Amino acid sequence: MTCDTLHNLTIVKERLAARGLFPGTSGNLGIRNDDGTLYVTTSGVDKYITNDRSFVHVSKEGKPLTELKPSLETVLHVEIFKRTKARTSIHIHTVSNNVISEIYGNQGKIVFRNQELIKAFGLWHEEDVLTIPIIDNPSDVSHLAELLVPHLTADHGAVLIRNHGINVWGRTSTEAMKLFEAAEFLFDYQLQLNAAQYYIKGEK
Ligand SMILES: CSCCC(=O)C(=O)COP(=O)(O)O
Ligand SMILES: [Zn+2]
Repeated sequence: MTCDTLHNLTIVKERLAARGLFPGTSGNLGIRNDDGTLYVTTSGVDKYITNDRSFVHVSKEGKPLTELKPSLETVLHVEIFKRTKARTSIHIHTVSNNVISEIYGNQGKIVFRNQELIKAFGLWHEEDVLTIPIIDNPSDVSHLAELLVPHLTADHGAVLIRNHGINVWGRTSTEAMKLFEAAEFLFDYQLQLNAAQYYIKGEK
């Protein structure tokens, strides 16, 4: 039901908005309907308010079905929904995800192990490792989508775009939110750990 999907996407948007996660109109969201069409957030609008111009109904290829302008990054949501069974896709810019993407960008990934919250990604064993890929941020969004596609290998996941933001996707809105929150926790943890280790080293 498309009104259920719109309702779910509105809840996700309002939860993110309540935490101030759409700075400078950044960020966008997508959800897939049963018929393959999507709702995505409108491009360039204030995402802290919700009204009848907040979401755009687009075709499965990302073409607008109304007069509203869909997110400039709609193609990323389109590729995620085309290649996985995900139903919800979240793209958010935070300072932490940007700093992590710059520090680890040359390695092309950030790896977490021995951290409880990797369980949010379904990694329950002591030896499990969470790898979040980091891709470049070309200004041409079609090129950006080409860089994202090789990482769309599971129905839930996360990818960092260097000095830009994170894309997470999940089979449900709840799952996508869980992955987003867990990833941001891990980024904050890593940054604080790096700072503490640097400080301790300097003391010696
Ligand atoms: C002002 S943020 C630059 C564009 C961007 O990265 C973004 O996430 C928001 O773009 P949209 O077209 O979805 O508003
Ligand atoms: Zn963005």
